[in-house]
Amino acid sequence: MSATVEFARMNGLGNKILVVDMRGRPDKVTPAAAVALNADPQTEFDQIMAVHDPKAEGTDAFIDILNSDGSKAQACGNGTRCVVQALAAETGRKAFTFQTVAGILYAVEHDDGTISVDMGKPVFEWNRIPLAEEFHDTSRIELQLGPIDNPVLHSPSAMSMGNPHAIFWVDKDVMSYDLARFGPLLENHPMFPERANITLAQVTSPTSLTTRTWERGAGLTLACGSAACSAAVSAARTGRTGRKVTINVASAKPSATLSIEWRERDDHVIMTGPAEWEWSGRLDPSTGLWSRDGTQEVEAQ
Ligand SMILES: N[C@@H](CCC[C@H](N)C(=O)O)C(=O)O
Repeated sequence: MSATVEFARMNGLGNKILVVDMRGRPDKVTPAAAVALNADPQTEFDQIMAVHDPKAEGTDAFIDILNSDGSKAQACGNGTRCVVQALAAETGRKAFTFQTVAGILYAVEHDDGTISVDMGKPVFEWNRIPLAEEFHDTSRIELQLGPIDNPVLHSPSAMSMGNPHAIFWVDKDVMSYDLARFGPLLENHPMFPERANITLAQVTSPTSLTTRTWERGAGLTLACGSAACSAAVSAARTGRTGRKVTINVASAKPSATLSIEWRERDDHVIMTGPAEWEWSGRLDPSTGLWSRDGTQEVEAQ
């Protein structure tokens, strides 16, 4: 078995993704390799999407998702679109079925190059998000940041989109908040026993939202697909918007949008947006040593 595998450096709205081809081999991308790859400015990433041979009948691949701190994630919307684009380019196919630890995902590449992923059903039960405290209604939980009589942020909507999310509703520009400072406090708040992805969301019309996310295990990112889905669902659930919205991901460069529909007929959340290939190379999934296609050198870490 070769020590190295192919990988592609890609992005979904600026969310930095490494798609690693682990098909045909039993090993995994190790947390140590993830941390080493993220330490190098050329390969730093938000998520690794490790594409493995399928484990379940009727699926095309099993996807293992790692955050840049080496921890595992159960869902990654932007990364899933990147995997679709990579496999569509390789096979000429348009539709794929993937398995992750959170379940089965269906995805399709459209003729205009955008990709839709069926992210499954949202989960609202407090112990399945999970939260540390029982809440009958998780659309507005008791949690606040700042002075008790004048909190900076309060009463987020909590849910799971396969992974845990807290959505804080704000009236001001989401970029005006110091998310880099309080993101870590909220991600690791005792309310979230498995930590959480923290999103600021501003409703800009009955059909649009602007979001900015501090990701569990990855920090401030330019975009987060599962957070966009969670913001859309939470906005509809709390009567702020309808079930079909455009998400303007404030920090994405250039500013770009995702379309999210929380389908009435089956409760599934459908996310549609772009994916972009940047460059390809090879890496060692146990150490993170890597080389870029067209060069012979293995980069030192
Ligand atoms: N960027 C992703 C979400 C990544 C997973 C997250 N950090 C977690 O640990 O749950 C997306 O596009 O959904």
